[in-house]
Amino acid sequence: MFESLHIGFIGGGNMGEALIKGLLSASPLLPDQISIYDVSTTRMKYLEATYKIRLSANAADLAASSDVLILAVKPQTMSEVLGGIQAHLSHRPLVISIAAGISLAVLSAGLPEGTPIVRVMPNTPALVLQGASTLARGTHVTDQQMEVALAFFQAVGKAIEVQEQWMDAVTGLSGSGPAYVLLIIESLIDAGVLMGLPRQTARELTLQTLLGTVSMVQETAKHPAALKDLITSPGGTTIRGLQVLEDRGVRGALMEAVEAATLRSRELGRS
Ligand SMILES: NC(=O)C1=CN([C@@H]2O[C@H](COP(=O)(O)OP(=O)(O)OC[C@H]3O[C@@H](n4cnc5c(N)ncnc54)[C@H](O)[C@@H]3O)[C@@H](O)[C@H]2O)C=CC1
Ligand SMILES: O=C(O)[C@@H]1CCC=N1
Repeated sequence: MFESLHIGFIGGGNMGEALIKGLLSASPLLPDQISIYDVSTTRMKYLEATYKIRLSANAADLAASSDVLILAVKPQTMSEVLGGIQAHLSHRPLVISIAAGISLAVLSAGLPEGTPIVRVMPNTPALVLQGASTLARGTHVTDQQMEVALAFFQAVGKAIEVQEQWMDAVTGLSGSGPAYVLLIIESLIDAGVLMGLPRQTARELTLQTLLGTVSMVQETAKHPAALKDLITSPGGTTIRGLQVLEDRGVRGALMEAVEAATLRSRELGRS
């Protein structure tokens, strides 16, 4: 499916690099099928040296020579990027935007009529082929182009098609989610250290506890609360720990975090 396709990345920052690394390690794409343009020459040199991908002199040349163009710049930079490529898309490449908040309507208003556009919300675990991505399909995208887009993101983890109206909530949950989980991981490791464990031991135990718990939820398909009950003996240790988390409002804080990130995604789409 990827044979002879030329993939262009505009923007090779954290998320662009995660996708490039994931795609090169898990899909049949070869480094010389991927080109990049980034305003930062330091960044371009780093990506060329690390992944042996091609460099483009500017966004317009990259747009003109790509079959699939991935826009991986910040939402605040998107209108400038669209302005720079719109005259170079007469060959109708598939355009994929991963920018938080930027709607298909805004993207199509900035690109030539009839451009096939897919809006995607990936996340950084794509770097290790464990990404979670959702894709929303624009009007002019053919079934075959949608298959290519899905195959791209399935190569680096789970990828599902959703209606565009869910994209801001997805951004708040799985787009930003790795940061919440990392904060929890960091805190648990520090908690182990606070109780006197060597840092490396605390790290290993924390990571295996998270991995094991995720597998348990996936494999048993039981409600998380039912599994939580199995760990919580009457008058035991776990209920004391849970009492503190409930007192401190951790459940509500996580809900508010996802809500705040979702609202910010909507806000970015309006600015
Ligand atoms: N970092 C994350 O976890 C995720 C990010 N996203 C989205 O991905 C996009 C990129 O985010 P990050 O990679 O985190 O940001 P970043 O700041 O790490 O990367 C953006 C890159 O774009 C380059 N750039 C800036 N202006 C440019 C221009 N005019 N032309 C070409 N390159 C330009 C910058 O030099 C930088 O390397 C954003 O829209 C974000 O909403 C989506 C999902 C997750
Ligand atoms: O913080 C951000 O805006 C991006 C979007 C999703 C994850 N990071």
